[in-house]
Amino acid sequence: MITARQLQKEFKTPVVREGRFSGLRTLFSREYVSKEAVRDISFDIPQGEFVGYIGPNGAGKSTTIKMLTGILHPTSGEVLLAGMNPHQERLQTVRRLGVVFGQRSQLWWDLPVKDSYDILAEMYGVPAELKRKRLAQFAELLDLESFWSTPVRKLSLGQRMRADLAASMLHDPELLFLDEPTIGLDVNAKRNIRQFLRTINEEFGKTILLTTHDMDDIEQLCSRVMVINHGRLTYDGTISSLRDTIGLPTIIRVTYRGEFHIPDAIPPAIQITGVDGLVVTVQVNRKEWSTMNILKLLEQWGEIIDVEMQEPDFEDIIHQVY
Ligand SMILES: Nc1ncnc2c1ncn2[C@@H]1O[C@H](COP(=O)(O)OP(=O)(O)OP(=O)(O)O)[C@@H](O)[C@H]1O
Repeated sequence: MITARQLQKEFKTPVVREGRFSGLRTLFSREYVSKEAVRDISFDIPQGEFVGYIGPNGAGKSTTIKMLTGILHPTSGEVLLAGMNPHQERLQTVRRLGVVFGQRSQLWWDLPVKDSYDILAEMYGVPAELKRKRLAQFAELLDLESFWSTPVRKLSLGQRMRADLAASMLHDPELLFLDEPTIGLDVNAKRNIRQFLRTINEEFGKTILLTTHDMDDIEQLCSRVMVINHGRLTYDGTISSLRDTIGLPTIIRVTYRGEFHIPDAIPPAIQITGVDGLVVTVQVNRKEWSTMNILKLLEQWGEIIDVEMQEPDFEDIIHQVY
């Protein structure tokens, strides 16, 4: 559904001159510095997949999304959306994709929310009956009714995001590009937006590419995650195999019924980090030891009555990749 082949983007910016008339001299400068924002990125996203696209600030996420959606021309490489080139077949592709930029609204600032939907429906040629049906559905899923007639500039951030999401879906696109749709939202608003995204992915079969700095968004929504750093794709796979690849330790806490005995020689992959009464805490790298084998070993030390496992936090894992 989304194909990127050896995608590159190089930005050229004039060298900034110092001293007197620096602005004018910069304007007429012929010297440029180039910045490779995206380097040799390739991937395929099949229909119905929910993919997280993450990376530190300035990694190249927005530049990639802008190239995928046809806003920016790649320096080289190829993009295909549903088999079409978004730059050459502009009109056909925009009908099949929806875009939400969390930092910018696509709605008309001074108009009531419902008027923006009327304009968008006209632009995309959505018949009145379909528009009514879809808006009724979104109004229910995103609770739009309470601010239906409010001018966009007066909406809270959470309301604005809900209104923008509905706008991006009004022409029923198969593909959705979301750039930080939960930025600045409170816990409740984030939950609502995530629920909506889950519904449109699972029930409506929409393919979604999501960019976010919120790792909870990724963990709760995405089946696959792509990591970009310094313009290059450094990881592409499932969250669980990312956990395995990084191999941060899992913490296991066992409670023994009574007396237990820790032998002098224990495998180096297992570290005892605490003994508190009958509770023993160990840290283990599950890349090297399976949970079953660890538990078998701990059982040899005494009779276990309780086991608690704490997986490494996803934020910590991502921190390692960045
Ligand atoms: N129009 C532009 N002209 C020159 N350089 C640019 C332009 N747009 C982006 N860049 C540079 O390209 C690099 C990637 O920027 P991009 O906005 O894609 O990063 P990002 O991963 O989306 O970052 P963030 O998480 O901070 O939004 C950065 O170094 C940025 O300064």
